[in-house]
Amino acid sequence: MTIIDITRTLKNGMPVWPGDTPFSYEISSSKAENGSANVGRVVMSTHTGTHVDAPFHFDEKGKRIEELDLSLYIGKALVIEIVKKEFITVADLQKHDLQGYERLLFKTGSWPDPATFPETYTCIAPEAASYLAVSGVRLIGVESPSVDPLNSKEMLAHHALNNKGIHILESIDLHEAEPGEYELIAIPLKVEKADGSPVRAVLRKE
Ligand SMILES: Nc1ccccc1C(=O)C[C@H](N)C(=O)O
Ligand SMILES: [Zn+2]
Ligand SMILES: [Zn+2]
Repeated sequence: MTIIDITRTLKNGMPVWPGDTPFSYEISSSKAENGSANVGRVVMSTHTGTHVDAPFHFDEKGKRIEELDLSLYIGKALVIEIVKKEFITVADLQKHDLQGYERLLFKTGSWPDPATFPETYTCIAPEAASYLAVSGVRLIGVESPSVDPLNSKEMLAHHALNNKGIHILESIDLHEAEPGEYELIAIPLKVEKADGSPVRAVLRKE
């Protein structure tokens, strides 16, 4: 059994969405000081590193993170490669056999340098949402920091996907994963009412 870690490393100084909370991990009380244990403190945005969006992120009435069905985040997944695209369209999807896959991960190579936030990245065309839904997809995962462009206020792909019941996993790192079938495990933290959550995302292969 091989495990491929598709999670970005959370570390001080890592790139975050422009203007968002910087990531910080520090020891808030050390064993040297308190005589018993090192205790850390993490300060971060819910959208830093590899994370899932709750629909509440972009929809005031949307589901919160602890309300999401965990079965979305555990199970058979297909990795497909689509490179050098501004938007992934229906035509791109039609080149692949998606039948039988509730989870679909896009290997786009669109965030190659983990140390810098990408200026451009591959997004999902809003029109692709219905095609994905008809194919039976319930979760998509992208290497990009978002399924919509950086400057998007309307977040059209987020809404189109949500309207079709498709959930979103962002900022995965598939550089070690060849296209093909895997088991995905990427479970959000149980944070009450949250709009998103970091996950530890892995692919398992027999
Ligand atoms: N931090 C933000 C601040 C303002 C607007 C968007 C973000 C995002 O993080 C976008 C995100 N990763 C997304 O789910 O598309
Ligand atoms: Zn997000
Ligand atoms: Zn998002």
